[in-house]
Amino acid sequence: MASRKKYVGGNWKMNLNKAEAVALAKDLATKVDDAAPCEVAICPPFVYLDAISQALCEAGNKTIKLGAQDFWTAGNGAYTGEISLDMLKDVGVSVVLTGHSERRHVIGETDVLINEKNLKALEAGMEVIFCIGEKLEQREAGQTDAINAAQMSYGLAGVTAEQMKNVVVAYEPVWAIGTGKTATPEDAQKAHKAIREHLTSMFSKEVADGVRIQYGGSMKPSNAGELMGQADIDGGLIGGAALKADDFMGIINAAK
Ligand SMILES: O=C[C@H](O)COP(=O)(O)O
Repeated sequence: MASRKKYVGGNWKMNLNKAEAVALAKDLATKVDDAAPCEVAICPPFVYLDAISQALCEAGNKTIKLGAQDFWTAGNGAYTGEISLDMLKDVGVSVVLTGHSERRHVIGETDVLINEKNLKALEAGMEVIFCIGEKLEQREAGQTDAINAAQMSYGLAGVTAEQMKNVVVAYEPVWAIGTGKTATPEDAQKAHKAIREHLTSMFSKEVADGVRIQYGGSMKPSNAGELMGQADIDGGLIGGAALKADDFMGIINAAK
């Protein structure tokens, strides 16, 4: 079996004020060191990225990658309200989230736009954490694997095998996000295994075996170890529990 370094990401969503966000980043920078058992990224709100980038630098951070929760696909220009990949790079961002269920189902992003975002971000040399996952009614209808497969087929269309080295897939069952309900480790593993099989059919076994597949949805220190202990669960994408340094560190430390 391929050996994949585990990867824990913190998606801060639209939370915290500036002082809280910078303090959390500084706190994490002192706690996450080169000996961290996994790769780590944090994705703060846009308006705090620059300050957090500076704070991480001042704290001597070498381990935590800075991520953005979204971006626009065009180069700089007349796109009122949007943020370009160049702007993100300029403030030290090297990771972007795409396809998050809140952007799919609350903001209304389509598979076509998500595919464009994946292609543009990869062309720009960003690492992409590409989120997929089924809604509750789809799960109850037995469609989990088909929904995940469709979201991958659309979202990763045109992505090359070489570019897949910069893609992390985050499986986030929508019904588990922010609800306190977590997929059982067995159910999550089943979905992750099917995701890897679909990646094999889209690319190759070699490519699929190298892709980290994070689980997201109410992951916390108390369930992280068992979830990440499954063969195809290579880390987590964390929402609520990423907002407190101790909880986030508990998850990082469970990624052995
Ligand atoms: O991006 C993170 C996920 O949506 C998980 O959020 P959560 O840990 O609050 O359930």
